[in-house]
Amino acid sequence: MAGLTGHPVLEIGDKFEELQNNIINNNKNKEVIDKARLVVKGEENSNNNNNNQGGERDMAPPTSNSLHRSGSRPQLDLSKAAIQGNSEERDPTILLPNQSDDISHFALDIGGSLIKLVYFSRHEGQSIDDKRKKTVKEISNGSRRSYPILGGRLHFVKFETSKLNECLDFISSKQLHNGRIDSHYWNSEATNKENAVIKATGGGAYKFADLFKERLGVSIDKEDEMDCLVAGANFLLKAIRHEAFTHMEGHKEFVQIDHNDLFPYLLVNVGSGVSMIKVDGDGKFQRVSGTNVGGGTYWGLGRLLTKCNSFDELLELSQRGDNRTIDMLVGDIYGGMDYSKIGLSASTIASSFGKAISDKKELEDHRPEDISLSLLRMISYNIGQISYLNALRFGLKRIFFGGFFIRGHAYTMDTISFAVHFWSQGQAQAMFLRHEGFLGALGAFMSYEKLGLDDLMVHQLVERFPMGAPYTGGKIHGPPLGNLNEKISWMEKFVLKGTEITAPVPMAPPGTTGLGGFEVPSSKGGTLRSDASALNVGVLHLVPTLEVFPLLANPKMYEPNTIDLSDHCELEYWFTVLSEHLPDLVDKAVASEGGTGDAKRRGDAFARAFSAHLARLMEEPAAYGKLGLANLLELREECLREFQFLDAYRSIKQRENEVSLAVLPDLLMELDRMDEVW
Ligand SMILES: Nc1ncnc2c1ncn2[C@@H]1O[C@H](COP(=O)(O)OP(=O)(O)O)[C@@H](O)[C@H]1O
Ligand SMILES: CC(C)(COP(=O)(O)O)[C@@H](O)C(=O)NCCC(=O)O
Repeated sequence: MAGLTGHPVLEIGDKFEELQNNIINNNKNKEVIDKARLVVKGEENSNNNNNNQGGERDMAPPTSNSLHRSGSRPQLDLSKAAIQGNSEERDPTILLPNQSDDISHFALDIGGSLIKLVYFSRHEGQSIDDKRKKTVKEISNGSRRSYPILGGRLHFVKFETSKLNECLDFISSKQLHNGRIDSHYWNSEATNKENAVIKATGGGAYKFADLFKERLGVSIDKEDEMDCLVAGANFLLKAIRHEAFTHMEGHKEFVQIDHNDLFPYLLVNVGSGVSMIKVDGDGKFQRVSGTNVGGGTYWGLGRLLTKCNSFDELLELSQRGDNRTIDMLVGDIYGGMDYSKIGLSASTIASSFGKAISDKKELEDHRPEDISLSLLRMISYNIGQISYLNALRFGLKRIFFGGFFIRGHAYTMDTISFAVHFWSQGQAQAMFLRHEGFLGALGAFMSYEKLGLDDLMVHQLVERFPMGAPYTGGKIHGPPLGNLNEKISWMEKFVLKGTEITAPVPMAPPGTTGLGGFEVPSSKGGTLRSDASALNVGVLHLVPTLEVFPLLANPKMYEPNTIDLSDHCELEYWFTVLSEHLPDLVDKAVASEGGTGDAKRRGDAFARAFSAHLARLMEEPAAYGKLGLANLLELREECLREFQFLDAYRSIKQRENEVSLAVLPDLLMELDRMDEVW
């Protein structure tokens, strides 16, 4: 933290009001605070020029909104980032000494079906006072300067486009458009929204621009959808460890991407419609194809044919479907025989929905389950096949699939993978992205000029799952669970609901019969995890200071998890250990907080939250990405922190320290008495 200590300082917390008064009452003083950018200038009345030298850094007029404004773009400056205070501390504060902007970004991708929102927040649980205290002070060229401390999180949320109002309410409730998360304590009277500009992509950025202005008073800065998709995909593939995975015959395997060997690849975004983009580098791409048979087709046609009320209901129906009742198979045409000469087994689908004609049945004679499955397979297979043909056109071996049609759904991914594998004869590979639907929104988010996010390395982003993640029906949007008490009551409420907590996920592998023939997908429970909780993405914590051990031979490929829980025996073993140890840990955590009634209540809530995570991961070990023992232990710590247990072992440490201190004098005397022997 060079240059951060030992200088006279200007305490923003203490001096803020004083400075403000100076501005209002004594403009001669030339102290100008750019509230939005939190830069203190012209201190000590020494310099009145405007050239960004000496004591004057920036003469932007005071403004009360920290969102992106024309001419004053916020930036996340990660240079010289360091841990504040004791680096031994768990979850230490990150200082961004060169960061002078107060950041509160959010960006939107407003698509034909869904709105995707990505927003940045500072670390929770810091009180306003804490934040004021935690400023970094520096003297440079004789001027004193204070910086706010950043370190924060990226959150991912989605809404149906038809329910745009929910999205607007969410933005309002979190005051994202006022930059409240980060700047309300500086700008409590923030009112000037006139120039506030937010980044958005997707067709809705055009279609709903007026509505945003009307409802939130913000203008939309429109970013190109393809640019954003590519920027989002490149960022994820480079910065997130184990973002991509393959999914074949029910088996999910995470892929570690070599940054030096990422390009070229084919990006297929399966949203309402489908775009296929050949990506050659950062900002270097070409949209080479597309198809209008995409996610919107499945949901739209499926709704008409089955009368389903939601996308999830339709997907859930497919779990119980049997497409052989409606699809015409090769065997139906060839009297039960394979057509082996051209490589088709009897169970290969010769014609999707073909039997709907030959059987001369009416719509009501078909089971909605079978219709849904047949439709899902038809569309997924078609997308896989067209994608491969485009990969072939350009000699691409890797195809990454994004977009919310995928929905982390095993059967959809297996079908796409099968099509790619089958038609390429194993030469091309289909891969999926955990943040599947958020590519565009992330790209828009990163288009705020130079956030510095693209410079982050794999190990500098840590993904964490909040306590609500394992719960079916747990709302991840809506009014935020602001305080601890709300969190605890929320836990208690869900415990009352009992069985709903661990609703099964549709991850059972579909049976395949080789050459293109799919049997009925077997499903463990028939319930699809609710859309709200099934995002399968956590909150990304930006920890820009994390550095890997410098002596590692290949830091980029370093895998800190030495115990891989994709091995089922390891998984069972560690789950048993952690579950059995839980009551003891709760006792210790409660004792560490004085054993009060409040601590007990928090302890119960922690135990419930962590048990729910364990249950969720037992059902689907890869639900939160690649799982190693270190992740599981970190998850447990995160749960403890969520219920404000900062160190469960505190009382033990205290006891041991006291005992050690009691014997220390004797020990020292004993040492003193000893003869020096060299
Ligand atoms: N809750 C949902 N409501 C509607 N569609 C959904 C939902 N979840 C997944 N989908 C699927 O995702 C598709 C939209 O994907 P997305 O990537 O968001 O595209 P778009 O940008 O066109 O909205 C829908 O057409 C549908 O197939
Ligand atoms: C027009 C779109 C880019 C809009 O994106 P979306 O909202 O579907 O994600 C997309 O629907 C698309 O690429 N449709 C396919 C059009 C075609 O190439 O035939």
